[in-house]
Amino acid sequence: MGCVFGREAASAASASPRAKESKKEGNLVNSEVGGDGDGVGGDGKGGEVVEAKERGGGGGGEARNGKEQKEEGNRRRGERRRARPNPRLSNPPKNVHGEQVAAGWPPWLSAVAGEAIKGWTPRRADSFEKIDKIGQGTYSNVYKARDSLTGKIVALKKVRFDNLEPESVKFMAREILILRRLDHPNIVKLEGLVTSRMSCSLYLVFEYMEHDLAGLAASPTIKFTLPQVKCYMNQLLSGLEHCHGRGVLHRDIKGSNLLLDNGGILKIADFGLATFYDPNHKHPMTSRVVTLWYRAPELLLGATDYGVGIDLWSAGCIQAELLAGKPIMPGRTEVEQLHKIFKLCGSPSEEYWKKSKLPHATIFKPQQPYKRCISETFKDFPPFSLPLIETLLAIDPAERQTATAALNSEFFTTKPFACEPSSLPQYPPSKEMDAKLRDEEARRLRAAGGKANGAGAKKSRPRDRAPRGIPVPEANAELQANLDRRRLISHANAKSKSEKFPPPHQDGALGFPLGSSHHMDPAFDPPDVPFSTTSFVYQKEPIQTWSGPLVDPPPRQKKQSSTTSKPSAK
Ligand SMILES: Nc1ncnc2c1ncn2[C@@H]1O[C@H](COP(=O)(O)OP(=O)(O)OP(=O)(O)O)[C@@H](O)[C@H]1O
Repeated sequence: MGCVFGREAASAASASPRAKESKKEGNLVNSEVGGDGDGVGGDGKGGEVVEAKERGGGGGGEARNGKEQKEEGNRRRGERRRARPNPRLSNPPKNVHGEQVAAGWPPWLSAVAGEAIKGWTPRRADSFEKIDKIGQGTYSNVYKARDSLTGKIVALKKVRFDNLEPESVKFMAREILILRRLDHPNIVKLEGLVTSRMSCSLYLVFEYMEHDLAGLAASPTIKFTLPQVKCYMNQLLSGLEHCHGRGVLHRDIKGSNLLLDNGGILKIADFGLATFYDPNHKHPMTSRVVTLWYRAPELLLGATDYGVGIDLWSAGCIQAELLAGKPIMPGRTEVEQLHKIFKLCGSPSEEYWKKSKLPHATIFKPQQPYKRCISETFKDFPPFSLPLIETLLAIDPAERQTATAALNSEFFTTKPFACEPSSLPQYPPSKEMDAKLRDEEARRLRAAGGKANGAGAKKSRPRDRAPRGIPVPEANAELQANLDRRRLISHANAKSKSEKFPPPHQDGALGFPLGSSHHMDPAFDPPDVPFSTTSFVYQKEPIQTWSGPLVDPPPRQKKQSSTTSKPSAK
């Protein structure tokens, strides 16, 4: 995989054969940013890293993390001291750093993420014309833009940094490295990077995708057919098969990270939480990953030696969600999430409690075991969907199958078969963000109507409040980590004004702390919504989103740039 822009960096790195690089990447397994030997400017002895740390007042590996991850960071730092750093995983030597800067990379990026940018040349911001803001992540804003050189429409993901704090740069570097390792039709392709020597910001350039699965699923007018569900699941599992085969765990599979183009092609996106792993050389990883509704039980129970099963659990949640018409386990806290899992999938067997030795087992083990009731709950699901859901939602990850086995299951080999992606209907652009905006607007209108009509206004029942596809903010993966990162993010990007980048985004508050209580009360039984109905309250009126120039747009677009933004925290 290379840079589509065709210009290889005039660095020594570019001279290295790609095979050599892949071999090197093969050594990046088990990396967590801030961990040992992550190859993302980790703990190599390169002077650049030291220099960057001194400059940025560098935090430790736990800068992004909450207390739990801090402890993990301490543990791993201890291990790091024992382990001899692998020189092949260090940042490029000083001469390569110099060459990368000469090729147009900013020094702060080359210093910390030399490996991630190796062999590439940055694109200039003024070679893109920003069209619209299309998405907002925890640490990024995503824009639709036109590549002025090719005319192609692309998605620009602007990563927010705090004063170029090395830890947050390393996060982004890991995402880039992983994206460069992957090359599959069902995985979003990183086409290049936009920055410049004097810039303090970085944009990741992706092929543009019109929809995401959460947005489509939340649309009141869209009802998926069985061949369509099979088609999406087939593509999701094929993408996961590729990731897992390349030693990558995604760790945040959910509808809003499954992008769809107008040809019905599904691509896994957002590798911000992904990590390299090697099942033969297990290494502790953080359990604070995956958005709550899609988080596997072993993660909620504190596992740090998990594997591909965590992505397959999320895939099982998505399969059931697509067939049920709404999320199947929308927990609000970790405790509630685990309780929902136990109620549906049964609590772990005695044998599993014993063998797994999960850190939170003692506090979360229910006094009375819960019986598994997937088949009863989803009795109306089409034939052969249940056996696959049963295995993907196995409590014991060892019983969860691989993506390859799932692809060979009867769900896919029996009629009606998955349809061809190209035969799928063409939908108007829909993103999770659009659904959120529709939801917000609907709420605003209801509130306005309520005021106007006084007590006569109809109150929506909780069940009417769009139960699907839109994870509550506090359900976001690595919430504490993301909050920490947000705190780290200042307005350093303002320095890039000369490049006419959009103004730094005003971040809203993200939500509430996760799982303040870790005690599972067996008497606590949160109200569940039956799986038979789907009700949405989204308004269909188009809602204007913020639009402004990345470079000065032609006059017809200047009009749009006066509209105001309506951010929605993810
Ligand atoms: N290639 C793309 N084409 C179109 N839209 C995209 C593309 N990539 C991302 N988006 C939109 O932007 C949103 C945010 O992107 P992404 O999930 O990568 O950001 P993030 O900051 O990593 O988010 P998170 O908070 O989930 O970690 C997505 O949900 C999607 O709607």
